[in-house]
Amino acid sequence: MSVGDPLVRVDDLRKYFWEHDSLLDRLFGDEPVPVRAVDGVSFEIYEGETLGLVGESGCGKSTAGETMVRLQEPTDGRVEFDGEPVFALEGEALDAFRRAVQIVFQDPFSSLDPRMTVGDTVREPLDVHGVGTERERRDRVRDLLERVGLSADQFDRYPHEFSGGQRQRIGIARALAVEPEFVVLDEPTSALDVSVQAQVLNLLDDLQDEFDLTYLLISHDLSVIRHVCDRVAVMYLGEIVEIGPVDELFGAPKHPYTRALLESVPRASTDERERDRETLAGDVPSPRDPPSGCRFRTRCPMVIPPEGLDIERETYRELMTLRERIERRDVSLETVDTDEQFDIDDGASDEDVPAATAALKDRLLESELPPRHEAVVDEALAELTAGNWAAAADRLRAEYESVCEREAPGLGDGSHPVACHLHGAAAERTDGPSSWT
Ligand SMILES: Nc1ncnc2c1ncn2[C@@H]1O[C@H](COP(=O)(O)OP(=O)(O)OP(=O)(O)O)[C@@H](O)[C@H]1O
Repeated sequence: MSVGDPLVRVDDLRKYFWEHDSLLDRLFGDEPVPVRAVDGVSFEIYEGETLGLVGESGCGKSTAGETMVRLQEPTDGRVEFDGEPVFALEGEALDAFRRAVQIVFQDPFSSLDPRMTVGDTVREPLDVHGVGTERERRDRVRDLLERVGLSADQFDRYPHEFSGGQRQRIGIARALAVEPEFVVLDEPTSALDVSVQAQVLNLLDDLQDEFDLTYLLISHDLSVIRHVCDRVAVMYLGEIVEIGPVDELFGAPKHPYTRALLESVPRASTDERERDRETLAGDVPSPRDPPSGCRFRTRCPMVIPPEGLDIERETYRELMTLRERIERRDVSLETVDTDEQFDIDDGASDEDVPAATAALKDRLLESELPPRHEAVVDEALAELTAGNWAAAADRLRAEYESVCEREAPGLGDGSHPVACHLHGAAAERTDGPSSWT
């Protein structure tokens, strides 16, 4: 639900890290390869709304949030706050931005200084920005402590005297001290007991109404997002793959990644629990070397076969995974021949190739292949048993290359855009999302 004009506009934002180059890279003088933590994200946040940013650990949510509010230097892109370009702000305009925009961090245990009283902690931003007289600041802090559900009498206590939930309330009071318009909430309840999480979320909801706040809520927890957000942006490997109103996104997710995330949430009802789940195969690839085309295609159960290829979706997924493993050289040839019938370590001899190929196929593929595909796979695996990794991958690529690896799908426009070829031009010649069950 958009409830006004965009307060925040993020346009093609990028943040790369070069810090963790390996010692080997440096020894061999290799070009440093950056971690592409945020790799071209665009979205808007409207006045008064809560936008959720969700995705697995490491997909770039925190980096996106911190870069937007200038806690990290951007690599590229543009952010506007209230129509002003954030990365160009200086002097008084930058001070005003630093008041208008606040961040609440996940861990209420490490984000508070243990040597400062609660009152001083909440008052510090008022001191930094020179807000009001000494007396006014003290009164404001006492008032804030009450508003977040603590007591003004707790002004002189220290953080260790409070529970996790209370500490997060202190963190929230501190963020609100300078009357911000926009607050980034970075996993605000992840470190808290489940019983306390709802209280803190309700508090944030009440404060949003009371102080006319706009929120970006970063969370890996879909139930938190569903409870609190108006719209949701789903991130995968540094990119946004889908954005939409919360009810639409949960009710009719478009991206296979969003669907998989939703499938992984434990369900209360037995009927739903018994439903077939699409499980997410494989690990998240490295953000230093993300897959070409659609970044989710290495794990996507819906990866699109070439036109006219008569093959089951699951079988196609298996063949793509096989090729990816061959490309990564992630197949252990030595363990194929457990009965030591042939020597494959340095490439099988001509007479051993058929037996070694059969043994490999047995181990690497579960599906029965139609004859035409069996022939292709046999050729590829024969190359592999002979130690010709590149030729094996090339044979499979020639037959099975997907549009998902050739072309990066754009996010598109509208109220519920999605970056997936199943919803783009390629959808016209596939069975498309309408066939999903
Ligand atoms: N200072 C840094 N130097 C190098 N790499 C970094 C740095 N900060 C983050 N990264 C990397 O950037 C990627 C995105 O990290 P980020 O913390 O933004 O993800 P996230 O989605 O917020 O995950 P989490 O919920 O686990 O914090 C990760 O691969 C992470 O290892």
